[in-house]
Amino acid sequence: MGFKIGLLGLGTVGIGTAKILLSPEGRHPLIQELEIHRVGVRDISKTRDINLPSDILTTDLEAIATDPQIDIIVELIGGLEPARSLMLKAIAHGKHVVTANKAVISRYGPEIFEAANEKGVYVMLEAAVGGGIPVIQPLKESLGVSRIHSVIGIINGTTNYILTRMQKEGADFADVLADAQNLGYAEADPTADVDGLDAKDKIAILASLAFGGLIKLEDIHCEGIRQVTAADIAYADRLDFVIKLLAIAKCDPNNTNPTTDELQLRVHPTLVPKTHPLASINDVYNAILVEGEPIGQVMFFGPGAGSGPTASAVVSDIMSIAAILKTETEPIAHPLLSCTHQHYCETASMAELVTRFYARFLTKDHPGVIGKLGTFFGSHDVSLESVVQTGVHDRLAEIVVVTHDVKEGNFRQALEEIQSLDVIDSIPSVLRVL
Ligand SMILES: NC(=O)C1=CN([C@@H]2O[C@H](COP(=O)(O)OP(=O)(O)OC[C@H]3O[C@@H](n4cnc5c(N)ncnc54)[C@H](OP(=O)(O)O)[C@@H]3O)[C@@H](O)[C@H]2O)C=CC1
Ligand SMILES: N[C@@H](CC=O)C(=O)O
Ligand code: NA
Repeated sequence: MGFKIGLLGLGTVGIGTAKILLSPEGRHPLIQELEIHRVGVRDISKTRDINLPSDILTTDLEAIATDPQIDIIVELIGGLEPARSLMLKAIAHGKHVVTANKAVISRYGPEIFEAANEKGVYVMLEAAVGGGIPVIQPLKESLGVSRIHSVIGIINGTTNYILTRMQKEGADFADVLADAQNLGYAEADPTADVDGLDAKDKIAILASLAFGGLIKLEDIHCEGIRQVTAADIAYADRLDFVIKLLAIAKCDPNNTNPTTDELQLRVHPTLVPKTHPLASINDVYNAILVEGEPIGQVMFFGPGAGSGPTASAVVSDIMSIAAILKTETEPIAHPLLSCTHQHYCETASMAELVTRFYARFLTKDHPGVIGKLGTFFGSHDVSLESVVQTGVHDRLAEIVVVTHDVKEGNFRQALEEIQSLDVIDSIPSVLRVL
């Protein structure tokens, strides 16, 4: 018995998926039982890097989502609508859904999973986070044994590619972004990548799985990489750090029930010590470091975007569903594959966060400026780990400060007072340090 696939979207990931399905040799034997039944696109006349019989292509995506012959709908069109409605329609017609769409799942996950649970079908999303890296399934299965304390990831390939090339070549942000788009890494609208929104969607999904509750996107603090300059990358390098866009979900490891405690949820460019395992993750690669009890640290590493790797995750989900369809006669929710979270996780305010900071100041070149910075920081309980004055440019001194662990609220108050001092010209960058 074969399984019929309705593919929605034949772009970067859709083409990669179709290519795997069309060449099953040497892969898992189940793949031979998967058949592309129909493919939905926006423009049938487009030239594509794949040969499919032209009569299976259509622009009527709803007809695919409701086609009684189709077992599994694979949503690879991206964006919120019509992707969400098509998934819901497919579920209502008793079809399983595989998607790479983190934007829809992070916003409408509760609605979609509730509908799927009611209908006894699966919604699988391995490709939505970490591209080809198996991380969703391990979090649902093997890591479910551990109490997870933190998930820290480099989970946007485009920004990691940009930051790596800025670091290695001193390259210009705009040129590197154009390359990432040409390579098929970036979203249709790359602001989602650059402003951290794609990573925010993904950490919402990872946190929900790791901490066993629903996550509201608005609870996640998010900063992108637009404000990261070549100067900061160079200073970080001198101080033995690299700058990475990190997505972080953490609970207090002393609490044994992370589902009811406050979580830290944040995405921001971060100075990462060069000795940290995440510091060496470069280019389009992603990595997710998971820490828990009793597992300790586990790191998942691999290609976080791109046609083939992402398609590999899509097909692995199709295979998991096909395996269940082959062995189960009744549609019952497999407890390790379905999602049944009910409550929303609580999040801690950023003011309460305890972290180290890096800040770069442009000041008048007067004696005693460093002393003044020390005094204002000190009066807010902010102690300094290092202070470097690197020289004078345009009659302004550049001073870089790294703090010890401090409360973010205290640090921000000190900065506000420092900013109003006569000797301060500007504070061009403030970044957190891992
Ligand atoms: N690219 C990557 O590396 C990764 C992407 N993803 C996710 O995978 C999904 C797909 O991304 P990607 O392949 O890059 O996207 P593309 O833009 O390359 O492809 C989108 C495809 O969907 C079709 N499409 C879009 N909107 C419609 C519509 N309204 N009606 C009919 N067809 C439509 C397009 O048709 P046409 O070709 O005719 O224009 C195209 O074939 C997204 O959710 C993305 O976030 C996840 C991980 C990595
Ligand atoms: N635009 C995303 C694609 C994968 O999710 C990225 O750059 O990581
Ligand atoms: Na993945």
